[in-house]
Amino acid sequence: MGVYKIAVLKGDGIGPEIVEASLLVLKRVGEIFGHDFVLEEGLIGGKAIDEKCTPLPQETLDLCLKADAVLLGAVGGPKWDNLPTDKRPEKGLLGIRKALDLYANLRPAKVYTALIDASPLKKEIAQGTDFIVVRELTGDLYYGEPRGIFRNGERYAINTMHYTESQIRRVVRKAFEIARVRRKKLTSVDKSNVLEVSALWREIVEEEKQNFPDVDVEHLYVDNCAMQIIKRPSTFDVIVTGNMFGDILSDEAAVISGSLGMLPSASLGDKHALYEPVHGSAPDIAGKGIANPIATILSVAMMLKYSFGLEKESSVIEQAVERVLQMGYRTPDISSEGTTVVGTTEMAQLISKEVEKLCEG
Ligand SMILES: NC(=O)C1=CN([C@@H]2O[C@H](COP(=O)(O)OP(=O)(O)OC[C@H]3O[C@@H](n4cnc5c(N)ncnc54)[C@H](O)[C@@H]3O)[C@@H](O)[C@H]2O)C=CC1
Ligand SMILES: CC(C)CC(=O)C(=O)O
Ligand SMILES: [Mg+2]
Repeated sequence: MGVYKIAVLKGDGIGPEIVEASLLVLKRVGEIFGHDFVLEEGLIGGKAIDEKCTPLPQETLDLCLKADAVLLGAVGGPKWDNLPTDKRPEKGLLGIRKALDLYANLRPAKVYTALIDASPLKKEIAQGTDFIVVRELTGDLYYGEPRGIFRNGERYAINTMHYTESQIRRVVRKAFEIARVRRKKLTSVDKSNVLEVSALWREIVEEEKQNFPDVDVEHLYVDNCAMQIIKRPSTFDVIVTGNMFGDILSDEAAVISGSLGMLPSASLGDKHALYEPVHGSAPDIAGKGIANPIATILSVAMMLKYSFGLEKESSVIEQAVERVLQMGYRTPDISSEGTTVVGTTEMAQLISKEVEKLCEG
């Protein structure tokens, strides 16, 4: 039994729908196991721009700094697409990642047996896929200076790929530690045939390898890795890479599992942690009650495990998700012939019910 303070940032688009669905499951877990999950909401993204004229209000930041963990939906949408980059909803998310120093973004990609037909890959290629992308989250092109659009006769634009040695080393170490307790295989992804930042990245991976002699290391260029993930997904264990390559590769990995709506994530720092689905605010389906809440529900499971050390509670949620899929329930993004299509809330209710049954039995 414990008391845990969670900052809840629902955000934009499908954000509120999927977060509310995930909270149904969290509350049920709290009731069953006798935990007190104290939820406090904050504004972020487009909604915060509309109400507070900034994508990351100071009160939201304060709330997150005080919380034991943060649960986030997604930010962004067409309403704010014409704002300059530094005023957009996405800036709120980048701001909070930086302010909480969340340097390791864990994005597990797994193919559930029940969902094998939802994968666009052939069954024999997709089956057995179970890897985790460890994406650096506080540096790279997303934060590097100088940046901007300028004019000198014609318009030109600059973004800067920037990493310090310590930024690379801490995330690489984290990836080695994760690999060590999994299948002991680490793939480091870079573009060191072209970029100095990547050359430094590779050098540091080679140095850190000496401290983890039990882990096998492979280096792949990002273009090749994008191909290998589709060709031989089940051979990967832990993939470590920078902010932008990780962003792109994890969306690619999601599709192997059947849908972007399936992939959870944990963003970990030394003092704080934030949990959010890998996907965005999906404006094309927002407000329809059909978004897949599983990525967010599994993000809650990651929160219970990584932030609160509640391994049993976390595993019960994962098992409940698996069972509901085995029973044939699907949101539209993962549906196929012979399955029962349900909405966002119904999917969360079904998962809550399975949590209950697993705890009775
Ligand atoms: N972490 C975040 O808050 C992120 C925010 N974004 C923002 O989200 C907005 C939309 O971006 P997109 O490029 O369209 O990416 P997106 O991830 O929102 O959607 C891509 C596609 O996947 C589908 N999809 C995503 N999540 C789903 C779910 N849970 N269930 C069923 N289908 C789902 C969408 O309907 C869409 O067809 C943009 O403003 C973007 O900047 C994008 C990525 C991450
Ligand atoms: C700032 C976000 C929109 C970047 C993103 O796509 C992600 O973190 O997955
Ligand atoms: Mg992304």
